[in-house]
Amino acid sequence: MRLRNKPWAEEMITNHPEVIVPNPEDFKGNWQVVFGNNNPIHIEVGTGKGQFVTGMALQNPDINYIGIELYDSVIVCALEKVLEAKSPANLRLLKVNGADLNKFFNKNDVARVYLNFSDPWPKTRHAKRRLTHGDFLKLYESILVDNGEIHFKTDNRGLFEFSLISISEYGMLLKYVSLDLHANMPEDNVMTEYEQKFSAKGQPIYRLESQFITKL
Ligand SMILES: C[S@@+](CC[C@H](N)C(=O)[O-])C[C@H]1O[C@@H](n2cnc3c(N)ncnc32)[C@H](O)[C@@H]1O
Repeated sequence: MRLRNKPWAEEMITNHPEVIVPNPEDFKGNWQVVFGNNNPIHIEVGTGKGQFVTGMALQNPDINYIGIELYDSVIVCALEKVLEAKSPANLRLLKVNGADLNKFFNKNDVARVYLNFSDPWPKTRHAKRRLTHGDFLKLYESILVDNGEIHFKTDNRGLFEFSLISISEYGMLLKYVSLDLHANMPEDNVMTEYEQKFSAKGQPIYRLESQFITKL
């Protein structure tokens, strides 16, 4: 993601607390207060410019979505998208680091984690930064419901191979794997910005769904 300095971003973020939750730690274990219902919560870590999470919220009004993005200059683009979509009631954004998820969510707060076109961190010494590294899987498990799921899409073959091994070593169940999602596009697939860009270049899109297995 190319980052442009946007000095106005911080002000725009603070001006929209109805979309970008200002103190997310206040709602740990209590997100139903934010959404006004008990519907399941699906989060996307590394939301980028927000096309996926906004599209999903419009497509599935009975699910609550939270898009999580680290950078001001990127999350403002997601904010603009959410405002264009007339701020769906089932959608919020958090400007936080995905590595801190357990500051904002308790066990059982989240039903599904989406990871879309996560930064690949190709150098071996940076493997721990990959959002499908075992340390991150442990973090997701600590906020997910029992048998919660991770859905992952990427154009990066190396990251996909790493993720398959990481998920398998963690003892998760693989429920779905595609090495070319667009060859047989599911009707309900919502494209991300990166997915549009890479598929337009003819690159295959890899996708998997995996599930934590309750340890007895
Ligand atoms: C390659 S972009 C993909 C964006 C979007 N998901 C898509 O598919 O178009 C990865 C995004 O993840 C964000 N990101 C990376 N690490 C993150 C972290 N630890 N917490 C939150 N966001 C993160 C980056 O800032 C960037 O916007």
